[in-house]
Formats: sequence, structure tokens, C-alpha cells
Amino acid sequence: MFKLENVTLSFDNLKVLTDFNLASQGHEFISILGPSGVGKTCILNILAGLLKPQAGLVSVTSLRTGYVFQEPRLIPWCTVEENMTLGLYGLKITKAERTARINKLLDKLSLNNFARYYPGQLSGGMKQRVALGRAFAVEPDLLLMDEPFSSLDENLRQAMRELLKSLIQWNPCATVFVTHDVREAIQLADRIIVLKGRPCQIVREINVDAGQSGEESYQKNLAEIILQESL
Ligand SMILES: Nc1ncnc2c1ncn2[C@@H]1O[C@H](COP(=O)(O)OP(=O)(O)OP(=O)(O)O)[C@@H](O)[C@H]1O
Repeated sequence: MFKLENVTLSFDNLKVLTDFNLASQGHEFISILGPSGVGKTCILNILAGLLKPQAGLVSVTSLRTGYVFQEPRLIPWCTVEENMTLGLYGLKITKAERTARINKLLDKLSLNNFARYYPGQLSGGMKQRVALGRAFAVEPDLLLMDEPFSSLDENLRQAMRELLKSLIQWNPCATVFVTHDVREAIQLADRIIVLKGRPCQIVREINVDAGQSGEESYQKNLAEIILQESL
């Protein structure tokens, strides 16, 4: 789905990435952890084609990319269904297919009764559900998520994680999920990557599935990540 090979990115004198490597394997869910300012968003933006590194190879073979940001970034004068439809106008699908796709998603997101609402009339959790819907409307094969649930309270976050899992089951895709929440990373990911330093490096890489096969090693991995994060 994607491969970053010897990627170098800097802003003036600030070296964010030097010879950075990361590749996805199929429809894998990768969680990225790391301190503030380390370069997590920059990596997502490179994968989205929004940032161009000065050197290295960026190979993204996915056809459709969905991007969910920390804040919903909805267009205030467009309704829920219009916001979710925005990414579909560039695709070669009929109006009937477009409508069917959005209706299906409104259903999955429990937003059927709010299709004609404007963002200003929605709660924070509902707005982020619309943002999820907008990303999944394009039927992404690559999904980029930048701390998408961090502004929500814990109960809502848990519900959103469950919703995300069911959407990915429905529409399998490679996912890169940036979070500061270690438990969230473990709950969702197949693989966790911990970044540190300047330029940033992968200092820890954990296959969560392998960890979960033995409770003891899983707990050890968890403790180690928490330790890494607190350093
Ligand atoms: N357009 C830009 N111009 C200059 N510097 C930038 C730009 N974008 C990012 N940076 C710098 O690159 C570094 C990495 O930024 P990035 O947003 O990727 O960090 P992050 O790990 O996502 O942080 P956070 O967890 O706080 O969101 C930071 O020092 C940031 O100030």
C-alpha cells in the first residue's frame, strides 16, 4: 500500500526526518505513538501527498485515501450528507450510486435522522462521526487518522473506536493512526510504532497480535511502551 524509503524532510534548519523508512503490509492497522513535535503529522501528510520530502522514495499504491483530522474540519454551510459527499464528486460514479453509498454510511454512523443538519447543530462526537463518514465515503484503501478522537471524552472515544473497527471490517483498508493514547494504540493496532528524537526515528516496533497471544508478553510490551512514552 505504501513505502517510505530513506525519506528526508526538513524545514529550514529543522530536520524532522532523515533516511526514514516505513512500509505497510496489506490492510494493516499501524498506530504511531511519539512525543509532541516529533513528526507524526508530517509522516501522514507525506503519505497524503500534502508534503513533499526533499529526498527519498515515497510510494503510495493505494487508489483512494481517506484522511481524518483531530478536528472534524466540516464545511459549516454544507449539511451532514453534503459534507460526506464532498470527496465523491471526482469519482466516476452515478448520482444514484453516490446517494446509495451515503445512505449506507449514514445508517452505519447512526446519522440517518441528521442528514440535513448543519455542523453547527451537531455535538462534537456527531461531527467527528461525519468526518469518519466523509473519509469512508470514498471507499478508501488507505486511511490516515491524526489523533481523531482526542477531543472527545473517554466514553465517546471508546464508542468511536468500536465504530472505526466496524467500518474497517466493512471497508478493509491500510490504516495509519496517530495517537498519544497508548491503550488506544494497543486496542486498535496490528503494529505499533514509537517515534522519538530529532530527526525522528522508530525506537520501538511492536506487533500487537503477537503480543496478545501470550498475556504475560502482552503486558510486558504494554509496560514497555508506556515507559518509552513517559521518557
Ligand atoms: N509547515 C511547517 N513549517 C515549519 N515547520 C513545520 C511545518 N510543519 C511541521 N513543522 C515542524 O515539524 C516538526 C514535526 O511536526 P509534526 O506536526 O509532524 O509533529 P507531531 O509529532 O504531529 O506533533 P503533535 O503530537 O504535537 O501533533 C515540529 O517541530 C513542527 O514545528
